[in-house]
Amino acid sequence: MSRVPTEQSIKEYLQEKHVSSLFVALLEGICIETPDDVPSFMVNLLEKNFQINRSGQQAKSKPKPTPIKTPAPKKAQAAVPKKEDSGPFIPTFTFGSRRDEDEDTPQVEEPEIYSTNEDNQDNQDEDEDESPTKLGGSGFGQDDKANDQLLSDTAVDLIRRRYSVSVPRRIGISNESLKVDEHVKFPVIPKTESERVQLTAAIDKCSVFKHLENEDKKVVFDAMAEKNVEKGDVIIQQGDEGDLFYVVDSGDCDIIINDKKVGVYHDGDSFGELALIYGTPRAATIKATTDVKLWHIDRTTFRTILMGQTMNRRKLYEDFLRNVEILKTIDDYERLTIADALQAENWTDGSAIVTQGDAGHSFYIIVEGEVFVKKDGVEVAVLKSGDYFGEMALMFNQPRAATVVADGPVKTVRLDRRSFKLLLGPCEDVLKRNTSVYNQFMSKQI
Ligand SMILES: Nc1ncnc2c1ncn2[C@@H]1O[C@@H]2COP(=O)(O)O[C@H]2[C@H]1O
Repeated sequence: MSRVPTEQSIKEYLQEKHVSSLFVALLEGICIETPDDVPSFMVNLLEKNFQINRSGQQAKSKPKPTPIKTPAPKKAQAAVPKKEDSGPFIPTFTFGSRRDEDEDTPQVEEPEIYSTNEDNQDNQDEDEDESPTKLGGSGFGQDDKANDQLLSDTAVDLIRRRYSVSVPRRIGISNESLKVDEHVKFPVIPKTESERVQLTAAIDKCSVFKHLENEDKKVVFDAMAEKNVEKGDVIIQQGDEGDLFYVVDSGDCDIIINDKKVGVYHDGDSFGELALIYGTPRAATIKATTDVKLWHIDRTTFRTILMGQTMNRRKLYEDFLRNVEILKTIDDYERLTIADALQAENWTDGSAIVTQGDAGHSFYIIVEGEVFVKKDGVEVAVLKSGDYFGEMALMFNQPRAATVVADGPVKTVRLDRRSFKLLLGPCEDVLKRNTSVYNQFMSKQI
């Protein structure tokens, strides 16, 4: 005869099996993906977790709530070499929500990630009418209604406070608990009016802050402290322990790995996140090559406010970006920083994403769906997942050379002009080569 479980034994069992983590992952995934078929979505998510456990990779480890809907890769997944699990750039985390903002292109209304503009409208309408009676349309009983209400409140709260939940520790992530103590005090560094103006401008330039909610932005703003360094100063030394995350306000720095310069940072760039996320020694040396003005953020604020969204975005786009042909030449780290800057958008059938003759502000990569390209009213190309467009206007400072129209529902991610220039610099040759192929093709057509 089985024994009746006691409250204590149930608690222990649930803890041991990490059941609440699984529910949190399910709930987060559902809220962000808003799948039509919720049960199948849940089954998929659970199956993924079971696979991980069955493969033995994470034997005895806590369940890994894997993001579910990774954008469709252009080529077969198997063709892409998988990264080592132990490396420092493995983003393993659950979803979080955010609202995209991009002041550079105010003409485009930014939806939340992966929800259509129409969906947004629908959601808003629902939000405005929170009457519990609205929840009863599916024939559930009173308790179910109450549970649904409770669940949706919990979900909303969960999403709002994204990382205030305790998240299971996983390989590669620092042991430090991510649970936010309600009483945690974020630093408030006093700032003069002119510092506030400068910091606001610096934050506006930096892609990692673009996706923050206003209240989170404020916490980060208050916690940021100014630091000025002189030309030649080492800001971060490879191999050191790290406690601060930096944003470049003005000036230039070299990125040096094993005595070799691998890149540069300018205004609006940020660095130093890896040591804070993974608890690893600093992966690179960052050295000022001019006088540099920086803002830095302490570990607690970074981990509480910025880490989750950074890892989520990197995870969300990791596989997709690795399969985008144009990005094949850049290294893993550069690809991840592109994820930081991507803005997700959804388009309904027939929307003109860019219009011939308009000024160009953004570069686009198609995540899902197809678009057709029309020049002077004539269809000249069809592009699909993993293909890109919008680079010519940015590279050559010219008006849009063609109109790109969604053929059915389309999901894109875009980079604004600044991020495009900074992050796709290494791909510029390939982009130019492709453009000249395109031009040759066009000249033959006309
Ligand atoms: N190729 C790279 N590999 C690792 N870190 C890099 C690279 N390029 C820039 N960095 C940044 O250099 C920082 C050094 O400190 P962290 O290791 O904390 O975080 C690192 C990244 O922010």
